[in-house]
Formats: sequence, C-alpha cells, structure tokens
Amino acid sequence: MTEPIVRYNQVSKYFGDLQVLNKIDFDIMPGEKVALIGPSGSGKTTFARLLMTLESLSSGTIQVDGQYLWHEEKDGKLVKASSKHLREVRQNIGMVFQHFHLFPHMTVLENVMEAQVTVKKTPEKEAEKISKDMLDKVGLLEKADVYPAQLSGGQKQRVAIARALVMKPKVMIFDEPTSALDPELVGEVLEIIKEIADEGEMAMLLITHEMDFALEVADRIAFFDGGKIVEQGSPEQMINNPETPRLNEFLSRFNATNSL
Ligand SMILES: Nc1ncnc2c1ncn2[C@@H]1O[C@H](COP(=O)(O)OP(=O)(O)OP(=O)(O)O)[C@@H](O)[C@H]1O
Repeated sequence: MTEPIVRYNQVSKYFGDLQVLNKIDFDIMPGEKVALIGPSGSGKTTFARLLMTLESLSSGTIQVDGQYLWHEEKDGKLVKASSKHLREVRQNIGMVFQHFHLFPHMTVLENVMEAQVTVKKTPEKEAEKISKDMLDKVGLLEKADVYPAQLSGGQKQRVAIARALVMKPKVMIFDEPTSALDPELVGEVLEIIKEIADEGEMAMLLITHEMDFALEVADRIAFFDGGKIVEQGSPEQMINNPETPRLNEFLSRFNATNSL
C-alpha cells in the first residue's frame, strides 16, 4: 500500500487559550493536490504553517515521508526534534508565500541558487545550471541578472516558485500565492502553478481565494471550520452534493460576493 507523504496525527494547536486546530488527522498522498478551503479564521494558514515549521505543534505529530517532523525517536520514545533534525526533514517541503520573501540584495539567479548551495551543498556550477533551467521554465531566464525590485509582483512570485522547485521538494505549500498581486498579474502565477500540478509527481497543499482555480487543480478539497476539517472529498464528489453543504454554502456565498 502507498504510504502518505504527509501525515497529521491528532494535531492540535493553541495560541494561549485559543484552540485553533482541534485533533486533526489528515494524510496527503504522494502527488496529491489538496486545497484547503474555509471561512476566514478557521485555521487553514495555521494548519499549513505547522508543516512549514513556522509554528510549533501543541500536541499530536506530523510525519513527512515517514519521518517525524517535530519529533525524533530516541530509545523508542518520541522526543522534541533537534533543530538539525527539523532542518533535515524540512528539506522535503517547499513553500511559496503571499509576499514572495526574495532576498532583495541578490539577483534573481542568486536567489534561486542560494538554498541549493548553502543547504543542499550543490556545487555552484551545477546549481547555476539547474537554476537557469528552472528560470527558463517559469519564463524568466532573461531576468536572471536583475534584482527583485526590478520585477513585477507576478514575476517575483514566479522566481519564488522557481526557488522552491529547484530544491525538489516532495510537497509544495502555496499559502495565498496570488493574494498580494494586482488582478492582472494573478493569471501568470496560476498558470505556472497549474503546470507544476499537471506534471504530477509533487504533492501540493494549496490555500487560495481563487476558488475556480482551486477546484480545477485540486484532487481533494478539505473544508475547514472551527479548527477541524468538517468535509472533504474530490471537487466532483463535493460540488452540488447535499452531503457536503458547508462547502456548497461557502461557494455560493463566495460567488454571490464576487459577482456584485
Ligand atoms: N500567531 C498567532 N497568535 C494568536 N492567534 C493567532 C495567531 N495566528 C493565528 N491566530 C488565530 O488563529 C485563528 C486561525 O487563524 P488562521 O490564520 O489559521 O485562519 P485562516 O483560516 O487561515 O484565515 P484566513 O483565511 O483569514 O487567512 C484566528 O482566530 C487567528 O486570529
């Protein structure tokens, strides 16, 4: 049987007294594309940030490709992971954020090469070749020597995607990748994400307000509410299905708002 590439097991998260995630069990299979949908404040970003190692767990475990992310096994017991272990397991995870997070003092090429050289210890020449090929793929090879400030938001986001992809992650997390973009730049970024999704091998976790896009790309939708996944299934199974009323209510409210 195929093992999940990501496994959340009874994951809870509190901020002080506020419980944001409530004992979530959730698997992502290799190559699976999962969209997280739900009302504002329902915990989607927090759920993804635990996998990005940007927030720590309150309880439960997360495994990536069979390895514990936040824990290590020592003498048959699970203990808190060392920062070295966390760094190692995190290498399987690629992240793309709303606000690009490119290094402003590095050129586009240097941004894409940086983690390959410093984290993966790829020789510079090889990293340069891999990076240029990836920039070509996202349509930005001719911008290799410019600085991020000289790029449009859509171009910056495509560089951020290239930078994540060269690390060959097993899972890519897209957290609102188009929310900071002017509307006319959204399409070019979605197109790249769609291309990557169609290549198939990599699992994806996608948080977005681009509902049509999410429904098109996702193999599975997880609908969040109140810190739990209250409905899930493929878009085909869920859309207009009376057994998944929460998603359908959400989508009809969403469509009504967008057509105003
Ligand atoms: N660092 C933090 N400290 C305290 N509370 C937080 C923190 N981060 C998130 N929260 C709270 O956790 C809850 C879930 O937030 P989260 O951002 O995960 O929701 P979301 O579903 O992603 O919402 P949105 O769609 O608006 O981004 C909210 O009530 C939020 O205010």
